[in-house]
Amino acid sequence: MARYELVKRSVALITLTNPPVNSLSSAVRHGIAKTMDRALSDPKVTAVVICGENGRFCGGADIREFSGPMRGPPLLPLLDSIEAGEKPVVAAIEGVALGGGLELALVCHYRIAHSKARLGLPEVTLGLLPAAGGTQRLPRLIGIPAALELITTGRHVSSQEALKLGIVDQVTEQNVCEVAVEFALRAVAKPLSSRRLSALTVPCPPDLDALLEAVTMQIQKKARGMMAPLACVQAVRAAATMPYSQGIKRESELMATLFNSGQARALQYCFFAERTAGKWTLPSGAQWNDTKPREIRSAAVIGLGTMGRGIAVSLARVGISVIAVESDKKLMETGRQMVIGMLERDAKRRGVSASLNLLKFTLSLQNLKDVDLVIEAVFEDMALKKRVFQELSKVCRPTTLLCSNTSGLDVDALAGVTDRPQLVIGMHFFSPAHVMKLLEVVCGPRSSSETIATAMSLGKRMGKVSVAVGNCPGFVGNRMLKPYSDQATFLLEEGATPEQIDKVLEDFGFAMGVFRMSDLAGLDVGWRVRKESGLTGPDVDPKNPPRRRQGRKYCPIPDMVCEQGRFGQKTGRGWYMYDKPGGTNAKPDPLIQNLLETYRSRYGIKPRNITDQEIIERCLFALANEGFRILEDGIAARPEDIDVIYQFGYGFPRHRGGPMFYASMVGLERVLERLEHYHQAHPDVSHLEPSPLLKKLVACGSPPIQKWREHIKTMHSHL
Ligand SMILES: CCCCCC/C=C/CC(=O)SCCNC(=O)CCNC(=O)[C@H](O)C(C)(C)COP(=O)(O)OP(=O)(O)OC[C@H]1O[C@@H](n2cnc3c(N)ncnc32)[C@H](O)[C@@H]1OP(=O)(O)O
Repeated sequence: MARYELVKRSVALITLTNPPVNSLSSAVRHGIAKTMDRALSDPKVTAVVICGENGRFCGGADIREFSGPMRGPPLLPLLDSIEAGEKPVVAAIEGVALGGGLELALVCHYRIAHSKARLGLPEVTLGLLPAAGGTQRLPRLIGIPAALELITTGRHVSSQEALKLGIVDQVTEQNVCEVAVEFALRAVAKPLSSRRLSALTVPCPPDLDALLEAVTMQIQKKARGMMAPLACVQAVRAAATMPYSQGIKRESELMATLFNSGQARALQYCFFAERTAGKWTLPSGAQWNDTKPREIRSAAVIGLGTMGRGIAVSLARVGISVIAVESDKKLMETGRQMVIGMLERDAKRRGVSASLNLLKFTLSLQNLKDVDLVIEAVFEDMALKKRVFQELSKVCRPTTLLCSNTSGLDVDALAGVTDRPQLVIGMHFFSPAHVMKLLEVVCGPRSSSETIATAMSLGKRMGKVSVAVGNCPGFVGNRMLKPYSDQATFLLEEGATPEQIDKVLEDFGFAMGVFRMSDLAGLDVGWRVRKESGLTGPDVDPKNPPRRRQGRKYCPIPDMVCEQGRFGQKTGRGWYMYDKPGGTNAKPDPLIQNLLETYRSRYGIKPRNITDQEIIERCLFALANEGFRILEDGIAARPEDIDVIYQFGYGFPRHRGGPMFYASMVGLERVLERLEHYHQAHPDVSHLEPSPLLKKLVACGSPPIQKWREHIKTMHSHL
């Protein structure tokens, strides 16, 4: 786990060997301790170089070990002993030096980085802080303001930025180990005391309190409810105000609190969930690592509305040539201006030139003959989409993949009108598509494994977190949204207000409460879908009992809001009022209060006081309950996929893990008991009825989330 060689007769070269990222597992720590002892005690050795195998210095502590008992030598004393040694130690940083990896580099007396290396202390993103001296050494090296920024955000820096900040001593484009060995030989006779960071005094800014206060406020705004960034501020404060030995004690105390917190567990779960999500498998046995994706060089996007524009930008900025199609000249010109503007702004932000030459605009599908892939992003109307797919089937060469950006319609029905159902798949982007990181890849029963692999790989190329899901109304994300938002509107009937519900959900950590999110998305979209499915509008039988549709409880309040022309932010009025159409500053609207009061009195509903706990339980347990049904139905392969979808597509707080992880943290037994309780109170609300899988898991003793799959029958897998 750490290889030892003597090079140039007097330099001990220690290579960390723990693929893929040379994480500091107990065996690696043991290896470092052993090889360092050997180097320090061998009189032939005058200097040491530490590097990592396979072009990666070190990705930090082995995160998988955090869930088990601590084994092997603890990192902190090991690192302290390297720094205290009497022979110069040089870190040769290639690839990454992250977390414990950078802390290891910080105890080396010198640091040489390859020009392509990235460095950082990302522990905060895992709900932790750099607890092997990182919060004490980095401020001593680069000063409080810069260290505070890096430690509280977990941002990775390039080696060039690291050089500017003073984190590394030299950046090279050559073989970093060879450069480090030469550097080490030159360092042999030099004194080491000024190179031991723990012995330095911290350059303390005069306005320390004001700085810490400003950073704390920024964190409270941006990372609402998260413990780790605030603990990082406290640890850096300790570096500024205490001697090293006391600062280290404070760092360890803060780490102990974080380490055992649910937030750290959730964030570490998210780290692995995100990496698991790309690993799809089909019941046929085909899977992510044995199916080659097709290469995509050219694509077409049909429809230049908000979604189509974002998709076109996402494709062009990764070098794919795009033909964008609109149905009339005016719409095409508006779309052209918007796409060009978005690409130019994006390129400016990234410091690259905008790839405008990759874009073409047309009014005719006939121009799509030769593209590798088409993404249809027209209005959410099945008849219209079918017409487009029929036409594409005639126009495009037989090998062109046909994808739909539908947010919930039947992908197989679209496949059915083409001559190539195996090449049809859903690519459900989230708005705005060039910003949002989620992509649901919707696999129809006839989508081939090559088609799935190509859509997944294209998503990755566009920088998306892609999750393969099965084909059912709403797929995973929007299917689960229904019970969640239904509960919110039922709570309005019973006495809550939009702002009360939103506040509870935002305090829980959601980026936006359900009503603010609907105002942003536009209320008319859901209204049209409800009209089309006969839930509201002129087609509803007048004899239909009020507040019941299609045999279920129904809340018409969202329809009443739309009937008043209130479609959300774009009309300046929705669940809230805004300063102007397009405004974003949501204020409670007395007209909505009136509407709710009138509604309740019309139906004889006596408003009651609704607690925050009831809001959380009814909205979030209904959400997770639908997630259990989705797992049962084989629409998602594992709970991690659902959680990734909710974090990246719906603003679910990452430090809570996602709806399924949250349910597991609350305790499945408790979730079941509360759902039973609410279902008893609302027997006509079917999504409050506990799902069979939830009951089964509880009956099996509530296994940990990683084991749920063993209890799910894959017989009905839609993947
Ligand atoms: C009381 C305890 C005291 C402890 C004191 C010391 C504390 C130290 C804290 C830490 O060091 S926490 C860890 C900090 N490091 C990180 O957060 C880095 C995490 N990794 C990454 O960001 C990326 O993996 C990467 C290193 C930038 C590489 O990215 P790339 O896209 O190339 O590959 P991935 O697909 O992300 O990863 C490949 C593979 O490796 C697994 N992995 C990566 N890092 C770790 C790690 N630190 N520990 C364990 N496993 C890691 C990753 O899960 C992938 O494997 P999989 O099987 O495909 O999931």
